[in-house]
Amino acid sequence: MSDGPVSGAGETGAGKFVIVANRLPVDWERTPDGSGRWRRSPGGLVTALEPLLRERGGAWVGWPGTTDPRVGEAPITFDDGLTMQPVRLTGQEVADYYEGFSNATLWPLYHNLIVKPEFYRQWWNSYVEINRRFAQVASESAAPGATVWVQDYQLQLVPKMLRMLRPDLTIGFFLHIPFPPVELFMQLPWRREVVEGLLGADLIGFQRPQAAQNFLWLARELTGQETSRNSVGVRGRFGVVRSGFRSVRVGAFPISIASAEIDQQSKTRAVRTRALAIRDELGNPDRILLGVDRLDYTKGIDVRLNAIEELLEEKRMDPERTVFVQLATPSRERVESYQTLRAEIEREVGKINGEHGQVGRPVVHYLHRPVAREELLAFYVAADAMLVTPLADGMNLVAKEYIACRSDLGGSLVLSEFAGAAAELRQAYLVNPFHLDGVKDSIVAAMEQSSTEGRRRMRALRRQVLSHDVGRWARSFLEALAGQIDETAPLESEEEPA
Ligand SMILES: O=P(O)(O)OC[C@H]1O[C@H](O[C@H]2O[C@H](CO)[C@@H](O)[C@H](O)[C@H]2O)[C@H](O)[C@@H](O)[C@@H]1O
Ligand SMILES: Nc1ccn([C@@H]2O[C@H](COP(=O)(O)OP(=O)(O)O)[C@@H](O)[C@H]2O)c(=O)n1
Repeated sequence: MSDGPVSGAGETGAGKFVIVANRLPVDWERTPDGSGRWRRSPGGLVTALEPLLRERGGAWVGWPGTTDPRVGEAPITFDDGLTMQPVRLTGQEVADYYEGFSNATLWPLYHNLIVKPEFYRQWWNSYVEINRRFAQVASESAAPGATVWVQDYQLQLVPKMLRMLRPDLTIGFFLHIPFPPVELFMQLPWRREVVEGLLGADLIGFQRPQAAQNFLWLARELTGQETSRNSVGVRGRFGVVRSGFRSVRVGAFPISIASAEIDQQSKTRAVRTRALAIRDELGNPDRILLGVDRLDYTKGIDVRLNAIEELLEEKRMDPERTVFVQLATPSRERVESYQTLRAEIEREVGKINGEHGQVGRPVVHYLHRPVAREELLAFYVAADAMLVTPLADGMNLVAKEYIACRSDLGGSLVLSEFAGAAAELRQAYLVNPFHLDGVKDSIVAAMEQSSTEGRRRMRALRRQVLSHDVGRWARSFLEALAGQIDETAPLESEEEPA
């Protein structure tokens, strides 16, 4: 537990606005003298929330992503005044709470059982314990009457635990991943505890309205509370659950990226020059196809590899003129299903190159490592078609980043209907990743589109992405949380009889 000030309203930390997330947006960087220091890791969420955190004198509570014993519990303060409050986890806790319950139980359960979720009491107990620790640290970091915004599936019990510690707080919760259909969620042995945990919040946000609907049904069935039954809208028409004397609102707030910033960065000389160099290094092919993902079984990397393999076999794709680059960031590498996936992907890459590549000219270029931000943007600028084919995905920011980088109106986006982003990016080539022939046809269409058609689509996509950035996402959630948007549906019993 933290050595910080004792909890209890009035004696607590100074933050009027506190973010609580599994990870702190920092990386531990080794320094030449053998010690280390913190470096801020860039990312849409931190970009959007930084100004608010500074303005309101806030803190970010999270796990620093390392079990290095030299990393203590003291707050990390950056020059610009941003404070990060680390929550320490031991190796065993990482195994049980993060790799176990979060990423081998909840992650597959919430992503439609692409792999089988595993249910272990020990993992659940650890999840409860770590959620309690996060709630405790958050309560110590929040000023009286503060707003606390809890992020994502790793911390679903925190809203209730925090409310019990600090009834004076306004608490929001946002789920970044899909919320499953009710018949899948009902498999969870601890389903009621999770729903009750979330109901500790004043506002629960999801990426899509359907997820909010699923939650309302579950709240009704599992806790017996009254709920609204009207359909939930986007950034409005909220649902409501009566939880004791409180009303909990439920809404859809699709997340986005720092669009203008990425647009600007992608126009710099450095990025443009690097994009040309990438094309050159790839042998100046006619078509560069690109995939960018964490190496995760939800992302459908296998789908696009299978599609490319069949297109090559059917001679609908010319291996002399086309390359596919897959940038795959290592992710959750100690979880077995991720190890299995990696072996499968790497076998498939080898098979395609073995059968269709030439010496010095592979068809698939596969990198399994993190890629620097500027380099990533250069890949987006260079790619003629971006392949985003998840089987299930809360949003998929990669699709939006690609669009933000295409101020030249070039390029094309093949996008799975099962990414949250598909609800907004209607001018992409939308595909069902379970229908391989459809994916293949769309890849061909995206590669062969006329420049007029491509420009028409990209212009519309950019209008959407540039006008709906992550700042707007954060503002719309926080305004709703503060009660500034009051569009709550009536409870069932309050509705006019038909
Ligand atoms: O922290 P990790 O275990 O390394 O995982 C990285 C993050 O993955 C998930 O991202 C989700 O959030 C994105 C932004 O809302 C969304 O676009 C995407 O579809 C989701 O998969 C996860 O939800 C985060 O908590 C992880 O930090
Ligand atoms: N090789 C890679 C792959 C992804 N990323 C970033 O990781 C983020 C992935 O977000 P996402 O919403 O598409 O998917 P998740 O990984 O959050 O599930 C994007 O901001 C990418 O730019 C990266 O920096 N390097």
